[in-house]
Amino acid sequence: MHEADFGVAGETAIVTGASQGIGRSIAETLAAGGANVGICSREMDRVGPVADEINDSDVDGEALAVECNVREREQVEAFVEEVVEEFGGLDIMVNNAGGEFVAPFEDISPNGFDSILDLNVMGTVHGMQVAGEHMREDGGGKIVNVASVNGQHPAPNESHYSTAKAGIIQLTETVATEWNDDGIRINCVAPGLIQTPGVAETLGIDSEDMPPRDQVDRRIGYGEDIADVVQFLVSPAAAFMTGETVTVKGVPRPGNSMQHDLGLQ
Ligand SMILES: CCCCCCCCCCC/C=C/C(=O)SCCNC(=O)CCNC(=O)[C@H](O)C(C)(C)COP(=O)(O)OP(=O)(O)OC[C@H]1O[C@@H](n2cnc3c(N)ncnc32)[C@H](O)[C@@H]1OP(=O)(O)O
Ligand SMILES: NC(=O)C1=CN([C@@H]2O[C@H](COP(=O)(O)OP(=O)(O)OC[C@H]3O[C@@H](n4cnc5c(N)ncnc54)[C@H](OP(=O)(O)O)[C@@H]3O)[C@@H](O)[C@H]2O)C=CC1
Repeated sequence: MHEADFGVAGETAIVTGASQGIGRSIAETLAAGGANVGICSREMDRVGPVADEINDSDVDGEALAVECNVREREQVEAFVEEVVEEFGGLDIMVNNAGGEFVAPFEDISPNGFDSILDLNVMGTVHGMQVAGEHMREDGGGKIVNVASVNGQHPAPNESHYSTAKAGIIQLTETVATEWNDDGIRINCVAPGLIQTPGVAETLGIDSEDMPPRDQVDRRIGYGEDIADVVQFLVSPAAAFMTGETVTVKGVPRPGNSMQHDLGLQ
């Protein structure tokens, strides 16, 4: 009888941008599944307590916090190296760090557009290339990139961010075709609207009254909705998946009606 294997116990994972929000949920979920997690953000004061909380809990996985700006290649190299030394290898890389500001296309300066491309696309490129080097030497691994529904469907005032996230989807598909012989599976998750501190700050959406997770017809998701899909993608259960983008957004809505409901257009 076949039993599905969603396990990550004993693996080493890195999650970028894990001081809060989706990245924090992914790190906590993988650690609860028994993986050791290296986590980063731009400020140790913010990411350190997340590692402390994991290490003080009764989950099997351990956490190591490192200050790292994913826009800086040398910092990503040092971060990955530290995690490999601490835990003895690298099996899973989750490129989650990302962000945006909301503005009409005509009001975005070249530097503004570039900052969003740099954070989202180049941050992911650095993570993939640096982790990929270790994974190739060690005979394989799993990479998950965090895109967005904005990389799949148009939405006003998101031109820079949508361009960046569409780029991450293409990057995932393309590199998956190049690295399959190295035993590296690369997939992508495209979240819809998820309740996080970043969304509260950027979009002003802060739902106090979240509907239960077993209700699919929600306007907003939990970080755990994304974390669970990430764990599936890096588990043996997804051994026959690479180059895919899994959208996690609740009930499909025609056009941009979800954004309309949310007052974003
Ligand atoms: C079927 C479809 C249905 C869709 C329905 C679902 C919709 C889902 C939508 C969810 C979208 C969520 C996206 C998220 O990513 S959530 C997480 C968001 N959190 C954050 O983004 C954090 C907050 N943002 C920031 O910290 C910064 O903006 C950022 C990190 C992104 C950039 O930082 P950086 O340090 O690079 O930026 P600078 O301050 O140095 O500025 C650089 C240039 O950018 C210009 N800029 C900055 N802000 C703005 C703005 N608001 N408007 C215009 N321009 C801006 C800034 O002026 C600089 O340019 P110049 O040097 O030329 O002045
Ligand atoms: N929430 C949503 O509705 C959606 C989010 N997404 C994507 O999911 C990912 C996470 O979003 P969310 O949790 O909402 O975001 P938050 O803004 O809540 O959290 C972002 C995290 O990334 C870290 N971070 C930001 N910039 C950098 C950087 N340059 N280097 C390292 N770490 C960084 C932040 O840490 P610190 O500030 O401490 O450095 C923080 O831990 C992003 O890629 C986002 O685009 C996609 C679709 C929808």
